Amino acid sequence: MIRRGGIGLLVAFLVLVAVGAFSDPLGLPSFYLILLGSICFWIAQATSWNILSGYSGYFSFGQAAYVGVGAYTTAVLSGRHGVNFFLTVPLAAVLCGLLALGVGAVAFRLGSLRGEIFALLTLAVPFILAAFARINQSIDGGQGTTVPVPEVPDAFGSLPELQYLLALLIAAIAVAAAYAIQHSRTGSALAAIRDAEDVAEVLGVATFRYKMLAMLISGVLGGVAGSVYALQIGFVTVESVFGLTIPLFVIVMGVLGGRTHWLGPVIGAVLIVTLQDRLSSYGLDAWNSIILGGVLALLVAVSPDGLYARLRARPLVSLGSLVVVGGGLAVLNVWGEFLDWLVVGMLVAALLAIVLGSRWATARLPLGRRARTTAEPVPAEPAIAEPAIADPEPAEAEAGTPGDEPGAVLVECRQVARYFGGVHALEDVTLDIRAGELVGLVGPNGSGKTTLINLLSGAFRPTRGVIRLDGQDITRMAPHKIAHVGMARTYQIPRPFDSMTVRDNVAMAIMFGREPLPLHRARPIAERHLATVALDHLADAHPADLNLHQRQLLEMARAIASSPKVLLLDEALAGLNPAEVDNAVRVVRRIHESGITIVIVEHLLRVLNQLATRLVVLDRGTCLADGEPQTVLNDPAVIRAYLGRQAHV
Ligand SMILES: Nc1ncnc2c1ncn2[C@@H]1O[C@H](COP(=O)(O)OP(=O)(O)OP(=O)(O)O)[C@@H](O)[C@H]1O
Repeated sequence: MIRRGGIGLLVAFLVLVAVGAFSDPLGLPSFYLILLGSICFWIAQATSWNILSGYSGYFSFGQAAYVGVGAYTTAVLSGRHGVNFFLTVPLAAVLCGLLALGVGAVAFRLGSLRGEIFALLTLAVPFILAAFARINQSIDGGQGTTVPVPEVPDAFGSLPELQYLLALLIAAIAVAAAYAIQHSRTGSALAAIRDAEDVAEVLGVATFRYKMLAMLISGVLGGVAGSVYALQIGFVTVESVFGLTIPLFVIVMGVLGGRTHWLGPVIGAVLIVTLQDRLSSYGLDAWNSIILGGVLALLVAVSPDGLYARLRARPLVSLGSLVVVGGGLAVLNVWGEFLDWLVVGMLVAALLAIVLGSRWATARLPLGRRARTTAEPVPAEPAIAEPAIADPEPAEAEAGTPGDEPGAVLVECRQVARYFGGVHALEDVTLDIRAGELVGLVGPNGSGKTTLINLLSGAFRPTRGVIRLDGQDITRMAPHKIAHVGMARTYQIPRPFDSMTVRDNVAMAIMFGREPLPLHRARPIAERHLATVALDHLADAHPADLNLHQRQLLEMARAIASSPKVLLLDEALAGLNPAEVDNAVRVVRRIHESGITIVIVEHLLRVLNQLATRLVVLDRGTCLADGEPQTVLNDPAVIRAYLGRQAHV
């Protein structure tokens, strides 16, 4: 199915091709083609940056590396070795792809770098490459290289036309790629990585693979655009392609326009390049950075989600103000020319959309359709809908694993130990969990319960020992593979994907679970899982709109949606009031009855008395007791070590 955005993209591309192809008959000054070519270059670069940094949240300062390698590949090969320009473009793509994979392998495999450390690593790459270009005479020794004018094919008419159409083509490819990724499984994976990477991995997302894919696409697009840029500027120097301007501009454009949508960098690039051009035309180059920085600071402060979200929430107001202000200035013709009117119109439209979308305005003005902000309450039924726990329907992605023989060993821990430096969090834990059990895992604070959950789900690896799930050795398996074998978990402090709706949080688990489905098929099944935990009435809400109990229930719905054999619940009832605890107990029991084996870490003994078929007590990292709940609770060793008088509840 072709979406509206895709059709709009195609129409815009064809119109812009026509503008280039008929620029002479249209009498379009060549200045406009150059400006459009520049906008296209920045759209391609900002979009390339956004596919990695916006979609996955890995903030890169290294975009100049791709621009530089792409531009120098073309400049050196065509300028010094006479290689046809059109052959240098794919070579630039290959080199930049390899560079991106190399940086990705170092960052993601060797170091698992994130945040500012990842940003610093990416910042170092263009510095190294720039220094290499300066000292290496076979590149240009820092002197700069002229890019010869290639033979312009007849169809293109003139060089400016060729430059513009090439820049347009790479911008269109970049935007189409960003569009396709955003609407694909890869886009969902990258969004989950951005929101909570380790949770995504535990849900079955092969995070390393998706990050490398984003790196590769970003690098190839950046390199090809750099190669075309070399032809645009005609003379490539280290400063012009490896400088800090490139990463700063793409970041400004991406953040300003909006990082989570394919259109964000396009909006940012159009606004910034035209604004910059106008400032230059009025001799305000010196003010360029000050004004751009000021506009960015203001817009980011009042609209951190970027302009796209605000414009989309107010399409008519935005378009109307652009037409009225821009058109009004044109009709009055008291000042400036077309581009001035356009820029003023765009700025007014942007500011209006931001002001109208602000909390202040939405609270005070009767504005009709409002932008959704996380501060707005979602109309919600009471959190505890007592009898509303729906029957889990057998579906394509089943909630249980009825095929597992009741009583068969599902999880085997053999002499498992985990040390953190000198802290022996777990020591020689040997444990079997059988299909159909609901095992309560208890013990004093620091006894190793969460560590055991982390080992079973693959978040940590044991220092020693073996763990098997359904007969498969998962001791050193990646968490997403363990999820595919059949392990799911929840977190003591809920860790939802904040940018997704409640429904899509659950759908993610189905998309990347044991029986993967595309998003449109996962969504209806997600709603059934939400009904299982009585949260279906909040399917369209965002996690920020939920209370703690609802967020805990969302964790459970998401975990069962991955069709696990074993569900690990880490203090899923912590912080709840008594009524909420009772509701959560019913939900857990319901999940258990659907055929899922459960291990629950819990401090509330009355809950475990109601729920557990068996209790395992940890004390200082070792297994102190294991058996039927009443027997364990009355074990003198357990009472001494942990339970005290409470054991007699
Ligand atoms: N990532 C870590 N780095 C260092 N030490 C850790 C780490 N995780 C756990 N520990 C230590 O391992 C021991 C067991 O911690 P763990 O969180 O597993 O206990 P717990 O039984 O879950 O406690 P609680 O009931 O308070 O959650 C503690 O001494 C803790 O400080």
